Amino acid sequence: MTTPPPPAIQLPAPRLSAPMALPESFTVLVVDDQRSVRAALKAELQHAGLADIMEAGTAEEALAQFKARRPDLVLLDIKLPGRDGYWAAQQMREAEPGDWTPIIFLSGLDSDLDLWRGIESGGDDYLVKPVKPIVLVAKLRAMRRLLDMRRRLVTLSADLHEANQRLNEMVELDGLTGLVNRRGFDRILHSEILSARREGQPLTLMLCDLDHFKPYNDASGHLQGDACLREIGRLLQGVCMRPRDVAARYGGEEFALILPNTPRSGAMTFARALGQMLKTHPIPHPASPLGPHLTISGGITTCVPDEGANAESMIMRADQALYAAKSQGRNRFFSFEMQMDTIEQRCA
Ligand SMILES: Nc1nc2c(ncn2[C@@H]2O[C@H](COP(=O)(O)OP(=O)(O)OP(=O)(O)O)[C@@H](O)[C@H]2O)c(=O)[nH]1
Repeated sequence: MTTPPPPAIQLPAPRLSAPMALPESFTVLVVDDQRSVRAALKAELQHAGLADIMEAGTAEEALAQFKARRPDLVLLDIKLPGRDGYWAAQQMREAEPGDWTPIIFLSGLDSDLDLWRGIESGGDDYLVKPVKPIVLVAKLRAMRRLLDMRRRLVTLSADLHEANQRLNEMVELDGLTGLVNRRGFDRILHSEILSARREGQPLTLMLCDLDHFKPYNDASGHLQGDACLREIGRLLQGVCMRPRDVAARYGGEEFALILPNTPRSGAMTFARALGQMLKTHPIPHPASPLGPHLTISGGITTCVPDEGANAESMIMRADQALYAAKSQGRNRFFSFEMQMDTIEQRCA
């Protein structure tokens, strides 16, 4: 003769006063193979103010409902036909990585080992049937409080993450031109060298320097000099067509372009485009010995980075090419690798 399962709720059930009520929007999944037990639990939960109560009679059904509707809390029996409650709790935990739904076991099994297994399988509390309604609702309220606290923490940490990202972006932007600053340039160049090495793709670095900018400042004033730097920043940003191309303000009147997947020929095309850009958007230079408009000199280096390549070596090569462009008359781009092949972009 099998013993009948204990009732879910201890009778007579003391009714709860209003302050113990749970919010209507709180959804509970009740899992028990006995329809009468589910009905008794449902009645108590409804009396405590809950409107949305889901039910399941097997572990599989419980898991399917859990995945489909994600209740706020699960009341879970252990002895179920087929898979048991321990299995259901484990599966529910696996179904919500990084998230947490309180699971309370509600079982007729009352040994310490059963409780231990319940907690080990992912349960948060363990109540032995028959349970007093007041205890059941108090436990639900405690879990609800924890759940609210956790949700607030999750929201707070998402807000913090977003604020941090914004801060990081701001820290890497140049205040005058809005381009990436030196700090951002260093980080991006380092990461693009690693990508280019991994992908076996050519990476081009271009250092650009405005010609005779000191006389420009002296003749037009520092504020006009700032406006000129902003305009150059805007034009450089404009020639960076591909999403991974980066224009940065490297320092004072020096700019840098990081051009991933760009071979030497592409780098030269880019240099020509820069020269063209300054012809179609000429910036008057009142004191340049080279002509009536502002000109730029540039040093280019292109390589498929090997193990020995790093940011310093690339900057050094681009800088060396820039120095050569400057010393051989300015208003031109030199490629370090092409051994002083020049692209002249003289103003007519
Ligand atoms: N307006 C303004 N000027 C700046 C800024 N940063 C650097 N400069 C100026 O840029 C000028 C750079 O001068 P130099 O390094 O002598 O070079 P240059 O006159 O351009 O001559 P070359 O580079 O040899 O062609 C200096 O006068 C700096 O004051 C800035 O943020 N705003």
